Amino acid sequence: MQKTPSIAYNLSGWMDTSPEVRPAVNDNWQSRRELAAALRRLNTAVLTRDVPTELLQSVTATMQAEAARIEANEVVPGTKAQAERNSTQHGQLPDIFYEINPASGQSNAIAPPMHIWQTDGRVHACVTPSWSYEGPFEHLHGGIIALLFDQVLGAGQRITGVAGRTGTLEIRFHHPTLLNKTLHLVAKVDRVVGRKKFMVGELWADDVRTASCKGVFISERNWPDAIA
Ligand SMILES: CCCCCCCC/C=C\CCCCCCCC(=O)SCCNC(=O)CCNC(=O)[C@H](O)C(C)(C)COP(=O)(O)OP(=O)(O)OC[C@H]1O[C@@H](n2cnc3c(N)ncnc32)[C@H](O)[C@@H]1OP(=O)(O)O
Repeated sequence: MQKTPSIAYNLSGWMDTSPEVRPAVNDNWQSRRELAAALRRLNTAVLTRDVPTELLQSVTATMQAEAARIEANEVVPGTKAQAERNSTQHGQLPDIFYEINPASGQSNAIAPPMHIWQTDGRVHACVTPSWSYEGPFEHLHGGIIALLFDQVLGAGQRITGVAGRTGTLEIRFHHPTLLNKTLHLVAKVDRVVGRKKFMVGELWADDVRTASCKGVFISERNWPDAIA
């Protein structure tokens, strides 16, 4: 028996076709973007400043109170629940994916955020990871590189017309990747075999290819509508 999704899983329009970040769909999402940017700034500042203990304690008290003010509102957890609300405030599924994904979500403070767009049968992305993403001294954490590749290759699957979950990611780290520098990623479909989409991608810092990735993405057996 086929699953019957209660929401439209058509993600067309999810991905940009230009290097410009699109405007937020409404004031609520614009405000979420601004709050996420402030949270990123705070996190990076705390990690990179010699802060007196009293100031840390004071800011913690303020932030706990602010978190409680947000938590006092109705709970709508995750992309699926938000899309099912189908409200003007939350927007449609593509808008929600765009805003809250942990790699590229403009409104997710965890996201660096990376910007992704599709053109000429390839997916491109740019991102400027801050000190918050440090792994080895002054360089980007390898797990964050894996996150970026998963998202870019995962987004690139939509070129095939159907999405799927990550089965395998194989990353080769060629050179250390500097922080606080605009990085570029590019990905394309290598081949499609049955439900398997074989994707390839590269991470570039200026003219140095610092990492490359091969990924296998597998679409579900009985999905009624192509999720693309
Ligand atoms: C359809 C839903 C899509 C939702 C998302 C759409 C949103 C798109 C929107 C916006 C873009 C956002 C981009 C997001 C990017 C991030 C994506 C992630 O992070 S996903 C989370 C991490 N991944 C998991 O949690 C998977 C966990 N694993 C599984 O669920 C299964 O193991 C799965 C689906 C990977 C395979 O399960 P089976 O039951 O369908 O596979 P079998 O029928 O056994 O095999 C089919 C073929 O695939 C090969 N295969 C199976 N598993 C493989 C694997 N892990 N790696 C490589 N090949 C595998 C097999 O050998 C077989 O090949 P042969 O047909 O015989 O040639």
